[in-house]
Amino acid sequence: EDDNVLHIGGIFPIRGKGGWQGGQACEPAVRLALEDVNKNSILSGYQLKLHWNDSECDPGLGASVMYDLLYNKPQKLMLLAGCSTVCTTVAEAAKMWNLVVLCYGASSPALSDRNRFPTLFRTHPSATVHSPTRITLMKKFEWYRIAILQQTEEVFISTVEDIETRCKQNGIEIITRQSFVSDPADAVKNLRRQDARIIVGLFYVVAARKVLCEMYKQQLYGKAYVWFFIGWYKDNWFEVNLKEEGIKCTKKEMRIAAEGHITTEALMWNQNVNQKTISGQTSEDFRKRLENVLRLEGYAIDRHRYPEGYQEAPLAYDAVWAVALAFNKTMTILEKQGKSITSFNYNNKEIADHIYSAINSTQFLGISGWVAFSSQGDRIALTQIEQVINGKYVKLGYYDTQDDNLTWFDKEKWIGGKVPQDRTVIRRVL
Ligand SMILES: CC1(C)CO[C@@H](CC(=O)O)CN1
Repeated sequence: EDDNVLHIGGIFPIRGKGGWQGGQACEPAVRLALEDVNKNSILSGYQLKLHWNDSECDPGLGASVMYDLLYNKPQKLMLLAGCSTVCTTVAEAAKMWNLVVLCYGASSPALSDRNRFPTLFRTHPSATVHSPTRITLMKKFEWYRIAILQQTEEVFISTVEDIETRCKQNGIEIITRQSFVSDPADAVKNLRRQDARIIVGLFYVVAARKVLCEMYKQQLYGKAYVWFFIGWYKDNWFEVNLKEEGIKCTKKEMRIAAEGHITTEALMWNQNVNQKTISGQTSEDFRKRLENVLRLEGYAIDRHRYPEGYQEAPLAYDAVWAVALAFNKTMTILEKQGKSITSFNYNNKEIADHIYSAINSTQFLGISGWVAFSSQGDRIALTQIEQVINGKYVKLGYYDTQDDNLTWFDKEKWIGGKVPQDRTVIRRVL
């Protein structure tokens, strides 16, 4: 084995359809991080080298990529992976090889389970990171009677369970929970029947367009309603692909239905764009470097044809820095004991435990903001709240779950000129 090189494995979703092909931008971001880590000799004399292959966001293919990486030399010290389904499979198996798995693109709440995934860490926040933000907004506007509309996908099912728990803890009543597989018409009708006014919508973007058109047709929009949508759809999501997806509403109708809705999303780019991060570059510097690399790969960035994973690229970049910092910590500790990290092998639990506890306590300012992990390996992240005002997303504020702090810009606009009520208010005529 070539000395002075620490080898890691990587599994990226590049080709294929279905799921998330975010490896398209995340693998180039990892390349930039390796360049920076090795240039800054973070690993005092050692170089970090990545061996990777494409999972297509398919768990079976991801498993075979993992086996290839493990059964072929050189030996790897840990694994990077993306896509919730692939991370579930890889993280569940990797513990048998005493390997830490760091997921840069996995949002499923199911992954926050130390029993099933004892060596999993994520720089990508869990989808449950939205829940405290939504609850905080409901309390701010005194909405204590809400409804939920969700697509029946695992990530949304476990997210709803988290919302239900938090609603109970905060005295917020969920009057109905409607779900649909692909056609939301009946579910939307049931919302109207139950006089739902404040609705949390959990679905992928193709289903979101169907819901929006149903809302228009059944008039579940406008001044009496507040819809919470997920914030990581593209900004103009409600005006595109209408014909291709058989949406029976015009652009104008979709805009009318979309007006005023609120979104929550985890922040993946450090908002202080001129703040120098641990690598010495700002998130703006990183954006420019990444876009140059992506142009060289043939993506038409200037015509806003970004590859999948562009949004999550900082999470992949920061994952490599987390690994490098953790390895550096581990090497320092082992050297004091006259041992070396290169004596790690898949059966050596002792060194694996050092790597685990090093990453567990790693914290730093990355391109994606402050990077730190919870006891379940989850990314601790800020969320951003936006509202569609005159057809465009406007930033309403940020929320920090750690210290329950809401930064609010007082920019919200209500179609009826006042905060919508969470129920029909019967005026008593005296
Ligand atoms: C915000 C999003 C799009 C959520 O899904 C993640 C992929 C996954 O969880 O499989 C990637 N980032």
